[in-house]
Parts: sequence; C-alpha cells; structure tokens
Amino acid sequence: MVSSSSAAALWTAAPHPHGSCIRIHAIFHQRHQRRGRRPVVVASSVRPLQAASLAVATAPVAVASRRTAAEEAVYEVVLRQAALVEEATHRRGAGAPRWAEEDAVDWGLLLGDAYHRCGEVCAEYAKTFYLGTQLMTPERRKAVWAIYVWCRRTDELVDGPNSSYITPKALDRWEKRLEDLFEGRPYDMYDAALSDTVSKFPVDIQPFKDMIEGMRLDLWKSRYRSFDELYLYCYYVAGTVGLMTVPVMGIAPDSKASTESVYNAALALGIANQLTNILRDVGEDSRRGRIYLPLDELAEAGLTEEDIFRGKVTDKWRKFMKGQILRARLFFDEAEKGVAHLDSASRWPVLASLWLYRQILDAIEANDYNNFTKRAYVNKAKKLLSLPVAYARAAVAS
Ligand SMILES: CC(C)=CCC/C(C)=C/CC/C(C)=C/CC/C(C)=C/[C@@H]1[C@@H](COP(=O)(O)OP(=O)(O)O)[C@]1(C)CC/C=C(\C)CC/C=C(\C)CCC=C(C)C
Ligand SMILES: [Mn+2]
Repeated sequence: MVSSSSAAALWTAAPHPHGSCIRIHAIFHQRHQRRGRRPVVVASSVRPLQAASLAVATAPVAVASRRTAAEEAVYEVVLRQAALVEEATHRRGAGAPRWAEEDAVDWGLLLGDAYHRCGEVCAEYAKTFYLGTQLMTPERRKAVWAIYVWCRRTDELVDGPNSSYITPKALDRWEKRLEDLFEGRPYDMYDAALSDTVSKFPVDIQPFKDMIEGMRLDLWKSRYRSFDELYLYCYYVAGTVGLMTVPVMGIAPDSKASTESVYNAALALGIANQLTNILRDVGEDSRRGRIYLPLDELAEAGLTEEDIFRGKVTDKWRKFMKGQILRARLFFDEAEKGVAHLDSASRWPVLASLWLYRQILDAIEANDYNNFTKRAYVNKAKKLLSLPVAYARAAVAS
C-alpha cells in the first residue's frame, strides 16, 4: 500500500506535450498468415505451466496436458508480443528501425523531466527494483521506469485512496488515454514518458489493455471458482508486466532460446509473483471480503469460505497451503530458466526481484502457514543482500 502523498504525486496533472504520431501495429495474425508461417505449436518445454500445475498438490507436473481456455487466451498475447520483437529485430537488421521514421518530434527537456519523475516514483515505491535498474543502459532504465509508473498508477485506480470512486467508465477512460499515448498523444508527463518508450521499443499495447481488464475484474469479482479463472486474473494484473518489460530489457543477442520461450518465462514470473502476493495476503483480502484462492481446490481440501474468514490455521489449511506454495514455486522455476536469456545488464534486477519474491513463500512457511494474521515479509538485510548476490549470479551466467 502507498502513502496518500505518494498517490497524490502520481496523479499530479502536468502539461500536455505535443507528441509525434507514432502508431504501434501489432497485427500478428495478418503477418503470420502473410508470411505463411506454420501455426504455432507450443513445445512442452516452453508451454505455460497453468494446466500442468493444477495437479500440484497430489502429483508431479503433468506437462503433456492440453492448454486450457485461459492459457490459450494468454498465449495469443505472448505470441503477438514475441512477433513484434522479432519484427523489430528484422527491421533493425535491414537498417530501418520502425520508430526512427516517425520519431521526428524532440520533446527535449520536457521528456527528460518526465523520465526523471518516473525514476523518482520508482525510487519511492520500489527501492530495490530501482537500485536494480541502475546497471541497465540509460534508455532501458528510463523505459522500465515509465512502464513501472503506468502499472503503479493503474493499480492505484482500484487500490488507491480514490478507489471508491472508480467505476468501469473511469477504467474505460484510462484505456482511451492509453490508446492515445500509444498514438503519440500523451495526457500528462508520466504518459509522455511511456509514449516515448513505446515509440522506441517494440512494445505491444495488448498487455497494457489486459492489465486494465484485470482492474475491471477487481471492481466486481471477489471469488475464483478454479485455478483456470485465477490464472487469467494473475495474467491480467501481473503476467502482463513480463510481456511489457521484456521488449525493453532485451533478449541476449547470443541467446539460442526462442522468443516465445523467453516471453513464457517472463509471463511465469508475473504469475508467480501474483500467486505469492495472493498467498501472503489471504487474511488481508478476506477482511475485504475477497478470496483469491481457487474455490474448487479449497473444497477438495475440505475447506470452506467460512474457514478462510475464521482464519484458523489447521492441518487441512497447512496441507492446502503446501500445495499452493509448491505451485507458485513451479512458476518461479520456469521463470528462472528464462533469466539467462535476457540481455546481460537486465538479468540482475530480474533475478534479484525473483529471489526476493520467492522468499516470501519461505516466510509463509516460517510463519507456520499463518497468513491470516501474520504478514510474511523479507527483512531489509536479505533485501539488500539479494542485489549483490544476484549480480554475481547474473555475471556468471553471461
Ligand atoms: C525472462 C524473464 C524472467 C523476464 C522477466 C520479466 C519481468 C521483469 C517480469 C516482471 C514481473 C513482475 C515484477 C510482476 C509484477 C507482479 C505484481 C506484484 C503485480 C501487482 C498487481 C496487483 O496486485 P495487488 O493489488 O494484489 O497487490 P498490491 O497490494 O497492490 O501489491 C500489481 C501491483 C500490478 C502493478 C505492477 C507493478 C506496479 C510492478 C510493475 C513492475 C515493473 C514494470 C518492473 C518490472 C521489472 C523488474 C526488473 C522486476
Ligand atoms: Mn494493488
């Protein structure tokens, strides 16, 4: 949660810069058909983990199972984003970056200031992550900050001090504003930074729209019947972040991995983070009338909604939690495999954030699965240590 002064800072209106008219054309399917590529068959090593991990509490991962409807929907976006990146690489090879043709307007000082403010917001809300961005190239660092700020603001709409005023209409307006900034018509300074970022990197608008969709869900949905439903929610609010950021962080030029597999790993990191968030916040969410746990799995474990509201740690609860933690760890494992394929300067912050988040799961165990009244957290010393350790690991991997 954030302080109201920070929230206010995020919402400060700023001058409307006159942007260039840069359009993102993310028409994966058309290109796909035009080039007569094979339909995409997802190899088991790169397919999302969702269906596989349904059986998490009882059996080893059954990777061969078919993709579910939610996975299909999410994977479409992964492919689209991957195709955009491949196209950008292709064009760069041909000596004509897509964005260079139209990027005629120099926003000069205004833009510098906009990015600077994004950095300040990051430093305030996410210190470790901010530190982790310091080794990235300035262009990449600024772009990740701009994406971070847009995500933070979007989350603020439904979780911040003004959340009680937020209606679906307000989210529609936020989405229109997103479309405008992708077309070079930013509304304020933070938007201007993102507008510049999406003109320079091959970022697709869909993950951003999907994050807003996740916030729409939060306005009315407080139960998830199955993991399939929960997976889609996690994709919307967190998996999308992976898809937004990989085009900026870059894939290592010498990586042999397919673009899709790197995106899958990025998606997995977002899902893992959100599942961890959910497991950490069970008590807090239940006090707001929300249960982000798959109801069918709760029932299978012999637990009811009442048990969640009562908040008593029982053996049934411990067993249930062990299964949920195992599933979150599987997603982290999947994500970790992808980190080595990122551009070397970007591995460090990603690895550090992965380790930090994963340690929240250890903390839940250390609290004897009492996530009703005890908040699982990673202490400052561990947080600080994660950066140099991740740095050393990332250096070894390059
Ligand atoms: C190949 C490979 C592994 C690439 C890595 C790709 C990558 C960087 C993935 C990032 C994954 C990530 C950090 C996801 C964020 C997940 C998250 C915690 C989402 C939160 C949603 C709502 O949660 P809730 O309301 O339940 O909880 P709170 O109490 O509000 O916390 C979010 C808050 C959505 C908004 C997300 C952000 C503000 C984070 C955005 C982060 C970035 C743009 C930077 C990511 C970069 C690095 C280096 C970690
Ligand atoms: Mn939130």
